[in-house]
Amino acid sequence: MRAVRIVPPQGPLYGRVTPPGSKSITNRALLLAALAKGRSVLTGALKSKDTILMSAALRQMGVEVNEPDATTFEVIGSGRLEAPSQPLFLGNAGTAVRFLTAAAATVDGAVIVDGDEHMRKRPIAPLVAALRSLGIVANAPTDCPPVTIQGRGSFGSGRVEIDAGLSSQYVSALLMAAPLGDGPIEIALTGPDIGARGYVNLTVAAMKAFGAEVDQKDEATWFVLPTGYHATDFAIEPDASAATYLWAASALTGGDIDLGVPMDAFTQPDAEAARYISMFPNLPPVIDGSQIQDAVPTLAVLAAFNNKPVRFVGISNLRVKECDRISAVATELSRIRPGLGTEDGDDLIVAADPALAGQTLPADIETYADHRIAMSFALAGLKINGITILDPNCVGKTYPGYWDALRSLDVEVDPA
Ligand SMILES: O=C(O)C1=C[C@@H](OP(=O)(O)O)[C@@H](O)[C@H](O)C1
Ligand SMILES: C=C(OP(=O)(O)O)C(=O)O
Repeated sequence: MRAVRIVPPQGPLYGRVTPPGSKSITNRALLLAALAKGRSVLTGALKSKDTILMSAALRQMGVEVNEPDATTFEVIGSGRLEAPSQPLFLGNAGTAVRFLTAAAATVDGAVIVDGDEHMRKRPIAPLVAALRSLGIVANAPTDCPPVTIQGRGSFGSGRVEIDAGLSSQYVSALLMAAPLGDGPIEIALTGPDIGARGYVNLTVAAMKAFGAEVDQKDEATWFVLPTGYHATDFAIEPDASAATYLWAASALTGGDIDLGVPMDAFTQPDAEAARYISMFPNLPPVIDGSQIQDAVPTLAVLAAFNNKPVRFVGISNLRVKECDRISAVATELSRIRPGLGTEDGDDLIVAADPALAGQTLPADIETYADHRIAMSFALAGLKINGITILDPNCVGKTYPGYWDALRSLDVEVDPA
């Protein structure tokens, strides 16, 4: 698809749009089902670039993954992954790369985990160091993918320390591989930070659903028994990060989009962003984005129309997502109106301007191949005339139906 231009709707947006299945939960469930022995049926699943790459990688490792319909995966595992004959190519899917890097250690043989040019800039050294401390041979010469792991058929045992300051996905990756150890494994955080802790809770919940025994001993330590996984049928909830665009579209237009799921039904961390969105146009002067990281671009675009400026703090991790999101959001906001977004160290400051609404301010928004930049800046197009999103196809990473969802709400999304 060529660039798209968003035409601001005349009035509030109403209608029903259910977001697709959660990316985070789908990629966890795919891996856990693949590591289990037997048949698991995953319903409500996301079918998007990130989950298709994950399922393709699992097929490369001998797992049978069938797709009976648009939202279901049937996974038949043997309790083990096999060594793939080719490198695993995982695009820019952080979950798939990190989760499979640890899971590769349970394979009997060599695995190369690789991604696209963006993924090749996303750090993985702390996870590689943790694997090595378990005695696993693993190398990432650039500290980013590609990673070569010499699997030895078991995840090992004992204590493993992990610095999760850059990504909570490192902890989730170690946790999910740990039941395939040959003894109990203790996973301990070094350093104070872990990014969005809610994702680790999501991991533990999914592991338990597949029969793992995991105990969180304290804020920084998890203990996992070598139980392996049981196949199970597993229902995946809609994606909370995707929901933020719809909640924000309701708030910005004064409408009421029915997501078919109550806000408090989500277990994913980004659902917490709903609390802020409901405060619009009186967002607080400081928002700590550390626990709602993927919702920060949504909230930042919303903040552009707020009554008062907003400073986003706790978001340094956003520099190592699909792109440097602090810089991308500041740059693209300022393309709409100079000075609308600025960086202050690792904080993002949005200089709110409610008078932006209704103006014509032509801006061709660069997406940096980042789905969240495309989806959040489309929201600006609901209020400002002249917003064009270049590279609209990048939404396919997690929400291929995004443009159609907006159209279903009677938003004009036209070829630019
Ligand atoms: O575990 C997960 O499913 C995710 C964790 C977060 O990443 P980090 O842990 O790298 O912050 C989040 O940004 C990503 O979209 C999904
Ligand atoms: C950061 C994201 O994805 P991942 O880390 O899974 O690539 C995201 O979806 O916003």
